[in-house]
Amino acid sequence: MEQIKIIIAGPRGRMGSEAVKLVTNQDHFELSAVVDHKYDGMMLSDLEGFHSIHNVPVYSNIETCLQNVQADVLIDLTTPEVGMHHAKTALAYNVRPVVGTTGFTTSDLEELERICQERQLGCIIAPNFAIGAVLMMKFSQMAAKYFNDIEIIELHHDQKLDAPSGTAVKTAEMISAVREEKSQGHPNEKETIQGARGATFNGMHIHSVRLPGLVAHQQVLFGSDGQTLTIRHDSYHRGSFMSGVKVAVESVMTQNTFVYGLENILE
Ligand SMILES: NC(=O)c1ccc[n+]([C@@H]2O[C@H](COP(=O)([O-])OP(=O)(O)OC[C@H]3O[C@@H](n4cnc5c(N)ncnc54)[C@H](O)[C@@H]3O)[C@@H](O)[C@H]2O)c1
Ligand SMILES: O=C(O)C1=N[C@H](C(=O)O)CCC1
Repeated sequence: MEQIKIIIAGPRGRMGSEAVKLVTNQDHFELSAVVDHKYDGMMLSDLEGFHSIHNVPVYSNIETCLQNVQADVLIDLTTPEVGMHHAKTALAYNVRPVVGTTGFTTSDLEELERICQERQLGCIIAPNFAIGAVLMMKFSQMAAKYFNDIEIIELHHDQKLDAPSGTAVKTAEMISAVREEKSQGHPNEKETIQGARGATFNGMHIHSVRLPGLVAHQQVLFGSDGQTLTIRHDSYHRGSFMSGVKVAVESVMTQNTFVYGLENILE
């Protein structure tokens, strides 16, 4: 298999550190550099937890990194503002982004799609890399053809910055593509405590739970006359996302378009 040269942004994070392990454990992947907002000019092996990973420079500026390092793919696992800047800069240097960072707006996604079109370059934005989560979204879309009253409950660790989660937004978007438009609940319902009914997306409700001890979980509840259906996925540790990161990196090398969601590249 062809060697793929990779830059990881956010290597010291919960996801980034798993991605460093993934990339350095694959024979056909090469970790060319990392981008971290600290430790510019150092080597990754100087940083706590990475002493055995040699010859990987640390850059604090994505542009300097892309000017100095030859790479095929940028994996971004940072924050939405940083991730957007990184993805745009990577595309400007003909490097294909694989972005797991969540919290992008619709206009961010449209902008990236336009740049990919102009440059004829692949970019994968995956709100959830766990294969089980992708299936949960697809099964929910299937179920939504038969049940159009739906509540999404997403549950994550309490260090998560964005709410609702990228997965919940993507699930609601996929359901909206097939669900007959409906405003749910009683037409006269009133919240006596603001937020009690969660966020509203095309008439569906999304509830975000944040607790220490959780990793990433979501259940989609469907209701109909005399019956309910619940579809649930749980990620218990971040290793659950890594097979999806691997597939995305391999796939983006053959893509010349913008891809939003891993379901679009899984066979
Ligand atoms: N797509 C998925 O399957 C998936 C799974 C888990 C998390 N996520 C998303 O990935 C992102 C990261 O999650 P996390 O739990 O690893 O967060 P984290 O806070 O543990 O890690 C983020 C890292 O980004 C780094 N960072 C911040 N600014 C930076 C900059 N300017 N340059 C380089 N690095 C910078 C921070 O130092 C930190 O190490 C979040 O948006 C989260 O929602 C996605
Ligand atoms: O831990 C996180 O943060 C996660 N974010 C993604 C989301 O927002 O959907 C995927 C699951 C984990």
